[in-house]
Amino acid sequence: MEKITITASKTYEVLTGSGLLPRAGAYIRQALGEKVRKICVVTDSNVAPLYSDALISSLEESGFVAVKFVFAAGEASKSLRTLSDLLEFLAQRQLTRSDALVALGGGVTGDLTGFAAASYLRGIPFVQVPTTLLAAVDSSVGGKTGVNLEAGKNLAGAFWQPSLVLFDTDTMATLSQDLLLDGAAEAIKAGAIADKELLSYIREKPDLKDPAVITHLSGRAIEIKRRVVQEDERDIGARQLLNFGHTLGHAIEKCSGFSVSHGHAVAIGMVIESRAALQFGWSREDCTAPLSEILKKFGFPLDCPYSASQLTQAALSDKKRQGDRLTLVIPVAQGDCQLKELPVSRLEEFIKAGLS
Ligand SMILES: NC(=O)c1ccc[n+]([C@@H]2O[C@H](COP(=O)([O-])OP(=O)(O)OC[C@H]3O[C@@H](n4cnc5c(N)ncnc54)[C@H](O)[C@@H]3O)[C@@H](O)[C@H]2O)c1
Ligand SMILES: O=C(O)C(=O)C[C@@H](O)[C@H](O)[C@H](O)COP(=O)(O)O
Ligand SMILES: [Zn+2]
Repeated sequence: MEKITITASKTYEVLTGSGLLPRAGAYIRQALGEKVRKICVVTDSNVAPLYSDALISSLEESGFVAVKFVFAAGEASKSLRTLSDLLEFLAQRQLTRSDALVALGGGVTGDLTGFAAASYLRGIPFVQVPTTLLAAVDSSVGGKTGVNLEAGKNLAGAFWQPSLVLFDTDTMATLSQDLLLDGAAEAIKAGAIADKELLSYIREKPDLKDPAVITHLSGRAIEIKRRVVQEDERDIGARQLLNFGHTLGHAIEKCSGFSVSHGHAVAIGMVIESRAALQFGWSREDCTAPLSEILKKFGFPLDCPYSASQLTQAALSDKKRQGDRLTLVIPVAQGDCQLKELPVSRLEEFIKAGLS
């Protein structure tokens, strides 16, 4: 088992290994302490039949009373409506301040559960049990929680760190190739912003189904996230680097009515943002070309069916915007990105350059 310790507003461990789910109760008991009695396992309709029985049995063996909240799988459920249903469920089941939530699933489950944990009774503990590669390499760590609004992605939320992240690599066995690619996109992003060696490793197109590859990718990506989050938990500086490809990625998700997944949208977003940066003279060919090559090698569809004007409208709600200025993440060398400000009035021109 591998262990990474994250220290932000809370210190917690990320445990990674095979066979952890059936032993989750003991690890969760250790992280939460003896006081916690009831746990609500939050999971979606695809993950529930696969993994919730094993988790709940293990929680019960460790003396917890477990209840389960299941919502319809998919990005559309990352909404105020599901949040409201979940909060009402917690109240009906009489969870108290000495109880906790466990997010069993991908990034949608983790973001939704984390936000419920941050707001229920003004804050109770929660644990992340990621079951997608994307959640394992990115969303389960760092404490960004939230839901989407009609106006766009993640527009309501809170910073609320988990008490433990427990990643059982065996759960990756049931992921489709597209879901593995979603995770690969965020790992490539991590490499692009801060880890040239990780990028070189991914360039060799390692087998995403191989548990050793999964362990390596999540270990490196989480290590990058650990450093960034420890420096800037609240996303006012360096943490914004983790948003490479997301200004356009989130816009593409929104324009597609969420039919394009987060990971696939971020892949297209990284290409558009890199190309635009190159056209603006802020990046270099020897930095942007290898990134596109890696994404093509994995078979990501990289064409964007939306116009610069549609994408600009959608991107105006980006959280890196402050008034009439937007901070962009620009690749400046392989494994290195920098933040650069752009007046919002030039955003469409920037996006047009990236689409050409
Ligand atoms: N908080 C953060 O830092 C952060 C970081 C990155 C992404 N995100 C968010 O995460 C979300 C995307 O996460 P995601 O790609 O995991 O989406 P997701 O949670 O919707 O999971 C994708 C699909 O995989 C299914 N699934 C999950 N685990 C499975 C398994 N082991 N076997 C088979 N199917 C399984 C789910 O039911 C779902 O249909 C987006 O909303 C994105 O904004 C948040
Ligand atoms: O943890 C972060 O910080 C990130 O930006 C990670 C991103 O991969 C993730 O998609 C995040 O949810 C985007 O955050 P947002 O602030 O743009 O909503
Ligand atoms: Zn992301």
